[in-house]
Amino acid sequence: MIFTCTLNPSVDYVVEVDNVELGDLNRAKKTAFYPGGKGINVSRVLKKLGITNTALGFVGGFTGEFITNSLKKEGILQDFTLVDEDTRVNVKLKSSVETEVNGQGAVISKEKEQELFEKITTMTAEDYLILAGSLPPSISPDFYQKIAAQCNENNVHFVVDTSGKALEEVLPCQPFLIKPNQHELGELFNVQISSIENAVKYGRKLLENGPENVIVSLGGDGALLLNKEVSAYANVPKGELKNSVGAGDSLVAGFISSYVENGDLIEAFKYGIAAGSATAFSSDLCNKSSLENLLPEIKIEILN
Ligand SMILES: Nc1ncnc2c1ncn2[C@@H]1O[C@H](COP(=O)(O)OP(=O)(O)O)[C@@H](O)[C@H]1O
Ligand SMILES: O=P(O)(O)OC[C@H]1O[C@](O)(COP(=O)(O)O)[C@@H](O)[C@@H]1O
Repeated sequence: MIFTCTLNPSVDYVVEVDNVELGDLNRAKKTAFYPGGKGINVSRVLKKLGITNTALGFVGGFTGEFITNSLKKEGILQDFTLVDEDTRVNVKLKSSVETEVNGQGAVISKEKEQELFEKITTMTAEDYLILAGSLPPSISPDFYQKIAAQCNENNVHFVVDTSGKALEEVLPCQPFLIKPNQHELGELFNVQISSIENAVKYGRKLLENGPENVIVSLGGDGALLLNKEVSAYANVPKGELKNSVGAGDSLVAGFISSYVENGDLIEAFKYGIAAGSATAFSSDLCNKSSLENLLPEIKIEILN
C-alpha cells in the first residue's frame, strides 16, 4: 500500500481578484475551497492516476470534516487521526501574481502524536510512505526523523517533501526521495540558486547527506534528478500557468505512481514532471489524460 502522511493539512481557499489593492476593499471574481496540504494533494493525484493509497495525518473541526468528506467523495482511503482543533485554512490569492498565506496549524497533543506514530509502526517492506508538508508548531520538531527511523526499522520505502530543519534532520535516515524546489534547496545552504549548474552543485551536496534520489524542481525552468549514478536535467512543457499550488505535490505523485509500476527512475522522473506541469496548467490538480498529453514534450538530458 502507498500511504501519504500530512501532519499539517489545510483547506486551501483560492480567491481570484483582478487587481489586488492593499488597504482597500477587493471583490473576488471567483472563490473555491480545496482539500489541501502536501500529502493530501499527493493522495488526490495518485488516485486520479489510478493508484490506490491511504491518507494519514491529523484533521479536526469543520475544516477537517471538509477534508475527510472531499477525499471520501473522490474514493481515497483514509486513516486520519482526529484532533480537537480546526484544521488550518490557507489562503491562495490569485491576481497578476500568486500570493499565499499559510496558517500555522492545529495544536496536536502528545497522545495524538503517539496515536499517529503507532499506525506507522504497522507498515512493512511492501509499503511506501510519503511524508509531506510542514509540521504544526506543537509537534516535536524531530517527529519526521522518528518516523523515518521507524521506516528504516521496518524497511518501508519513504519519501520526504518538506523544508528547512525538518528536511535537514531527516536526510541521514536515507529517504528514497526528497524533492526540494530551488528556494528550499538554497535555504539549506544559505545561498540563492539562480542557475542549473548551482542547482546541480548544491543538489549533489544534499546527496552526500543520505537520500537515495534528489529531485530539485525549478518551477518553469525544468527539474533535476540526482543520485549516485546520474545527474539528469528535464525541461518542462510550455503552457499557460494557471495554478502553481500543488504542482510540486503532483510531481511527487507522478514520480511514485510510475516508479511503483515500472521501477525506472528516469521514466518516473519524466512522468513526475508531466504531472507537475499538468497541474500548473489546470485550475485544480492534474488528471491522467492532461498529464499524458504533455509527456512527448519532455526531454531528458543526462549531464554526467
Ligand atoms: N511555469 C511552469 N510551467 C510549466 N511547468 C511548471 C511551471 N511551474 C511549475 N511547473 C511544474 O511543476 C513542478 C513543480 O513546480 P515547483 O514550483 O518547482 O515546485 P513547488 O510547487 O514544490 O514549489 C515543476 O517541476 C514543473 O513540472
Ligand atoms: O505544509 P506547508 O508547507 O504549509 O504547505 C501547505 C500548502 O502546500 C500545498 O500542499 C501546495 O504545495 P506545493 O505547491 O508545494 O505542491 C497546499 O495545498 C497547502 O496549502
